Amino acid sequence: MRTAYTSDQIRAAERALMARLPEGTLMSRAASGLASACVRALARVRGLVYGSRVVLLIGSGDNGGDALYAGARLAARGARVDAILAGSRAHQAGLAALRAAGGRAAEFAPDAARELVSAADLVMDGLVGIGSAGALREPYGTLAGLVADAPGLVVAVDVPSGVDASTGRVDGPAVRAHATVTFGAYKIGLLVDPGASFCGTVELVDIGLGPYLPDADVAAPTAGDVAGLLPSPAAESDKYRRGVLGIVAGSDTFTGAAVLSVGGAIRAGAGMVRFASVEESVRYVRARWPEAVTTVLAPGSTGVLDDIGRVQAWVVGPGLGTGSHARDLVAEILGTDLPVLVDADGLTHVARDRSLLRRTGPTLLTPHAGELARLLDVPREDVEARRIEHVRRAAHELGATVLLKGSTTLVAEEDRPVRVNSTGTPWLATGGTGDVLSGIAGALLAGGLSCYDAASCAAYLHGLAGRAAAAGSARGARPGGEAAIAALDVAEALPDVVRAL
Ligand SMILES: NC(=O)C1=CN([C@@H]2O[C@H](COP(=O)(O)OP(=O)(O)OC[C@H]3O[C@@H](n4cnc5c(N)ncnc54)[C@H](OP(=O)(O)O)[C@@H]3O)[C@@H](O)[C@H]2O)[C@@H](O)CC1
Ligand SMILES: Nc1ncnc2c1ncn2[C@@H]1O[C@H](COP(=O)(O)OP(=O)(O)O)[C@@H](O)[C@H]1O
Ligand SMILES: [K+]
Repeated sequence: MRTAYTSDQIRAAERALMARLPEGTLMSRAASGLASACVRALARVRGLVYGSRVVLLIGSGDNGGDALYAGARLAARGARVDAILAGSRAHQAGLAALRAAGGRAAEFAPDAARELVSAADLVMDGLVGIGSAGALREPYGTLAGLVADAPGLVVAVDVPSGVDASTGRVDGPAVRAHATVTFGAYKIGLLVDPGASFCGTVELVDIGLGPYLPDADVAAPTAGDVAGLLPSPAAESDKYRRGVLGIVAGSDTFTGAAVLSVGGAIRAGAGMVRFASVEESVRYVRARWPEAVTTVLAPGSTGVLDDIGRVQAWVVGPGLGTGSHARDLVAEILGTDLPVLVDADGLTHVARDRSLLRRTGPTLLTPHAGELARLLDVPREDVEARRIEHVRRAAHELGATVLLKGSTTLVAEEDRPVRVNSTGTPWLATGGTGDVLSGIAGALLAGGLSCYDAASCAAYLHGLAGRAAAAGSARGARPGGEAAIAALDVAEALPDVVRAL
């Protein structure tokens, strides 16, 4: 599990560690790790450090200090290093170290800064780190703008300036980095969008903070975590013991969502899928997934539970419609004490009548930002700007496990760390991939995982399967070697992804 922390939590840990170490030790560890990362990056793009042009953007705090010391190390290896001093002051010892190593420094001036940045092989962003508050002030905002057009590599020091380290919120201009070298521990804002999308690859430099960190409020499962949680059949398994998933989805108008949800469940390893819907949807599901056992519901009828047979968990909602028949079906399923995943139209019914969620069994809700906004009755933009806050609030207010879909997917449950998933790819932004996700998570629920684990594992596998489908291989693609996918491709890619875990 990769754990992540707020700025305050990091600061408290740093204070405790610093009290035991000679002054300057932590900054020296940070700068050394930062310089090594820059050396590796320059070696990759230029072949050598000697003679490369490095520009340091320096703010008034210790974030600038890290960059100045790292710049001094690069200057000592023959790089041509220029620091742009953008703050009201600069870290004096760091500045002296840079000058002593042959680097240069000058106050910010717009034309000179533009010229330096446009000629740099590498730009180091040491404007602000965890000490940042609010939107970037000038001239930092202008510098972030110049960096957007920089032809060279952009390496953010600790956090891309403009990204709120504790939440991932971005209010105004921010530095868009190819790589972020972060110290001591991951900050939450590096894992959660929109902040995460500004980081590029994130490299963690160990400065010895580990023993001083508190329990994390945010964590990102790794491949090993997911592999350890996934149910796998044993010698004495049969289809019932592996977990039977009931899916109530689709309508006369929306038949595709049902096919996709059932596909996700079958490819994710449900022992059996029992599918109930109106005739039109059943016809499409039967044609595409003969493995599913289907039940036709007469228009307007409920009583699914009497007809369909025993299941260990339910998925209800994809393509179900928003009319009264659909509402009755959602109510009937939520009336059981089994684990229930509610998605798509099912969420509309729950948003209209929250009392549906007063139940004894566990509930997993899987909204995207718009659906969560309706569940909480807040503007969608608020959810998108402060995703962690809203997903936590939803879990608390609705008494359910909540999986918030998006470019990073979050899973929240009361009194547990929010789980973050970033395995996905923008290629997943295509109609129907969410329906596949509902089937995957449903299969894992039926297989015995808790809502929290089923949701986190499903998001992880779904993201990887999206990548594999876009790349045409579970081993990934060469840069630029990806292509558009259809939602069902994601389901089809699942077995390869699980094999490669
Ligand atoms: N502590 C440790 O052990 C270690 C810490 N380390 C490093 O220290 C970093 C934290 O350093 P920090 O505390 O000095 O804060 P930091 O982020 O550099 O800047 C804060 C200053 O910026 C300003 N400012 C604030 N908001 C602004 C805005 N919106 N727009 C513009 N300016 C703004 C404001 O100053 P002002 O200009 O207002 O006087 C404020 O004082 C951390 O990220 C890591 O890199 C490592 O060396 C490892 C060991
Ligand atoms: N930019 C993106 N990067 C990664 N994953 C994404 C991105 N956009 C969407 N996704 C994923 O694709 C899926 C879309 O689901 P959803 O919005 O419910 O679509 P639909 O209703 O069409 O099925 C979610 O799992 C979401 O996390
Ligand atoms: K920074």
